[in-house]
Amino acid sequence: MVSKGPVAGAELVWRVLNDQLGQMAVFRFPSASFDPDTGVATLSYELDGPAGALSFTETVTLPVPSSPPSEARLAAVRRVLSLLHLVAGVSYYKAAAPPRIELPAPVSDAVVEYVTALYTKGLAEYAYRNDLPHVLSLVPESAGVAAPLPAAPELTEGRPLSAVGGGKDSIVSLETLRAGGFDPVPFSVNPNRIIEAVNAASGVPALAARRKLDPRLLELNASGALNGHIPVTAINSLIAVATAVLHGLGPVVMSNERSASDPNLIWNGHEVNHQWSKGVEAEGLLRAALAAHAGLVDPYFSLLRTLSELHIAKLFAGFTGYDDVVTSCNQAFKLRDATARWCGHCPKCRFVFLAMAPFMSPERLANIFGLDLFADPAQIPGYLEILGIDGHKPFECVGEVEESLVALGLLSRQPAWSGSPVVTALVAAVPSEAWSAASDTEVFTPGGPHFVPETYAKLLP
Ligand SMILES: CC(=O)N[C@H]1[C@@H](OP(=O)(O)OP(=O)(O)OC[C@H]2O[C@@H](n3ccc(=O)[nH]c3=O)[C@H](O)[C@@H]2O)O[C@H](CO)[C@@H](O)[C@@H]1O[C@H](C)C(=O)N[C@@H](C)C(=O)N[C@@H](CCC(=O)O)C(=O)O
Ligand SMILES: Nc1ncnc2c1ncn2[C@@H]1O[C@H](COP(=O)(O)OP(=O)(O)OP(=O)(O)O)[C@@H](O)[C@H]1O
Repeated sequence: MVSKGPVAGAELVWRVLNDQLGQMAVFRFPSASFDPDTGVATLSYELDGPAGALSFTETVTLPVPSSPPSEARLAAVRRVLSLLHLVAGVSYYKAAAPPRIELPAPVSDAVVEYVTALYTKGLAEYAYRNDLPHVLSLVPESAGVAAPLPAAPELTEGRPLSAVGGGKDSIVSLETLRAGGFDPVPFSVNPNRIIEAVNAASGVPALAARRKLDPRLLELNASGALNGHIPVTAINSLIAVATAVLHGLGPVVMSNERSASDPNLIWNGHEVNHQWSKGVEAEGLLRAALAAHAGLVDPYFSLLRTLSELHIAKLFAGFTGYDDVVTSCNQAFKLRDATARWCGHCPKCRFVFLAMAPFMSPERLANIFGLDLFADPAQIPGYLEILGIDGHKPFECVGEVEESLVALGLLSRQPAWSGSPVVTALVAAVPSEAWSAASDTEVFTPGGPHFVPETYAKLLP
């Protein structure tokens, strides 16, 4: 009989080694609670199967507002957190990938649609890398259909909450909101020293929430359980929305660019997009779920949705106060063994360096990165991938091939950059027909579907 209580490391290893996780049949959401006095939301999960269950508990601590929320506002916060409960389950589901997911309570069609997309499209990279095709077709079992709530526009009418990830995108949003007189409140989940440095550079007092994963998950990882990429932006987004509603703030403003909606590849007939929960489809489904489940009106949108990564990099170059702190490298955001800032040898570092270079001097960019990637021929193979010449688009938050080609074209015409070893080699490697497919106009013209409200849309070029 498998214990459900605290499990010693050795027994856990035994379980995994005996493939108990491989026998898991269903993933459940036993309970969720929120204590407004402490701000602590407690979210529980369960993997269950013939060889016994494994339970997990995650805690999310929201910043407590100086004055208590109204009953209506607190009820809305609880509704948002019940949606977060479903969404944050991806971290624990992925340890075993059982064929069934049982939702805990009746929810609206919009919530079922969002959660289904999150566990299939949001986990597509995880499924691809672990060869788990059944994940692409998961159908969460609803416990009945709930009617959508009436709209409550008053719940999202305050100052915008600007999500800060420490990278160039969210800095552009924060500064654009400030310049437009929107008086944004910066917000981060588990802010590390990079995010704290960005907030310090902005000079704007920020709000923060804390997430604590169940340590049992890390033990399972260490013992060889299934693991992989998750749609973490969905989790951060819902924590941000809950914080905004709790504090009487306005919409959550994200900084997800146009290319976040584009897939990396097709597998088993399904799109695999590393950034699915940053894409416009995910944004629309989440907005619809928040409207139906909590009555929220325009609670969440990406201000930069119509812009390319290259356009955002060009806008970032106009803000010089963040050079010593901006960091987009994911290696810097690990819970353990994080790098100080830019690792300098991952697809995101390579792409961001390429995207910023056309709008900065080599000296300024080398100061931001701490090194000149274009002086190192070892970077060439990685750049050939980003330029679409080798392999598929990396599983990282990088722009489209067209954007990279346009950036390289700009550099080839700039004396400050054109003579660098990497730029010279890359220009020579790009097939002549590829250049014609790269349109500067297209890359620098805002476009595509978005959810930016009229009052905010005037902020952008
Ligand atoms: C920072 C990072 O890239 N982490 C990914 C990495 O995790 P690793 O094991 O190297 O270290 P930790 O990040 O410390 O995580 C330890 C384990 O904890 C689990 N976990 C962590 C956070 C969470 O929210 N849920 C979790 O289950 C996980 O099992 C970790 O192993 O590799 C992992 C395995 O592939 C990834 O799961 C970690 O991804 C993090 C959740 C993360 O923060 N990733 C972002 C950098 C990320 O992927 N950003 C995307 C956004 C995509 C989206 O649609 O939201 C992007 O930059 O485009
Ligand atoms: N820890 C976090 N807390 C709250 N929001 C976050 C956090 N990390 C990222 N985000 C937000 O999630 C979205 C995607 O994150 P991402 O890392 O791609 O953006 P970024 O760090 O702002 O910029 P860059 O793309 O240059 O890294 C952005 O809107 C970002 O603001």
